[in-house]
Amino acid sequence: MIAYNIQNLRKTYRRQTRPATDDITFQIPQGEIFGLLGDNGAGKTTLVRQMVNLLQPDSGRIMLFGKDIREEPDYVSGLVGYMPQSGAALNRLTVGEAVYFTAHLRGLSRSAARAERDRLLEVWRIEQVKDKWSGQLSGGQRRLMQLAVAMAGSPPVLVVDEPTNDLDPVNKKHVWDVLREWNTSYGTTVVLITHDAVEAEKAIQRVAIVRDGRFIALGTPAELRAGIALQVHVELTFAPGAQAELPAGFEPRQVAADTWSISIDQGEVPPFMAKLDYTDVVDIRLQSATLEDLYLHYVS
Ligand SMILES: Nc1ncnc2c1ncn2[C@@H]1O[C@H](COP(=O)(O)OP(=O)(O)OP(=O)(O)O)[C@@H](O)[C@H]1O
Repeated sequence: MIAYNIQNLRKTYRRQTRPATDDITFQIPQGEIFGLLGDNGAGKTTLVRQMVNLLQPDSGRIMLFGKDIREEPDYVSGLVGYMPQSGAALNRLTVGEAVYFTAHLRGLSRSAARAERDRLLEVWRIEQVKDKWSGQLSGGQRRLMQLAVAMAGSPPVLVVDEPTNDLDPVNKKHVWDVLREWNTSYGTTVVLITHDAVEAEKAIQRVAIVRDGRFIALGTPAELRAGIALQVHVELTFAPGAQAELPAGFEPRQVAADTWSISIDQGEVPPFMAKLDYTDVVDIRLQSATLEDLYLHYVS
């Protein structure tokens, strides 16, 4: 089943000459974690705001589970939990109320909505701010509350705009873990925007790289990697204090006291390994291009 089927989407803001989304066509199957990467101003937020029916395209069509999202005003809000990049809309509610009312509006009975609220505050570890006004939260607590609100009532689709912004490293990791867990346990389709390519790689199944309102690459990280000759990173760790003996003709970078990193073309890996003196080598790590390398390749 296709969750989103998007055809020829175009949007130019008023008084702008360049389109913010420029003839975008793609599909997202149900149950996929789909990532949008791109530089600032590329058009990612414009695209997802159209996908959640908060912004009207100039032309093109957005089908959600086979139905045009413009046909019924409440169609998207019943199926999609949206977390905007920023938003003050919930300021007049407490954290608990925001989650409870959203769950109730998405069809849960009062008692089920109360249970859902308690479950989500626990998932996002924000039980201690349940009775605070959302306008009084720290940036990170606010982000966690917004995630809880987006997930209230377990909508089949989540659209989250920079979910890890404002979060400390522990909570950042927690966000990726929860999104993956939701996707695995409930088959939730997740569409996310992120600048956190290193962490996103662990969760994202397919990615689009956006530039100037267009997709300049679309596929699984493995497919994108196969399309370009990117380098392999070889990391070598030597015994403490040992003299690092590296084959001539390569340009190693020292990344820690006894650790050196070399970036080489894939074809050069076997000759490099053959020439290497292993006497003092205690660890070798090979890593193919990361999502971040791919992103940098495409946008630069
Ligand atoms: N309300 C608006 N009116 C006019 N132009 C806008 C408006 N919102 C966005 N834009 C422009 O549209 C383009 C795309 O913006 P958008 O917010 O979609 O980018 P983005 O990829 O989400 O960027 P970021 O990573 O910085 O959040 C930018 O050039 C931006 O200046």
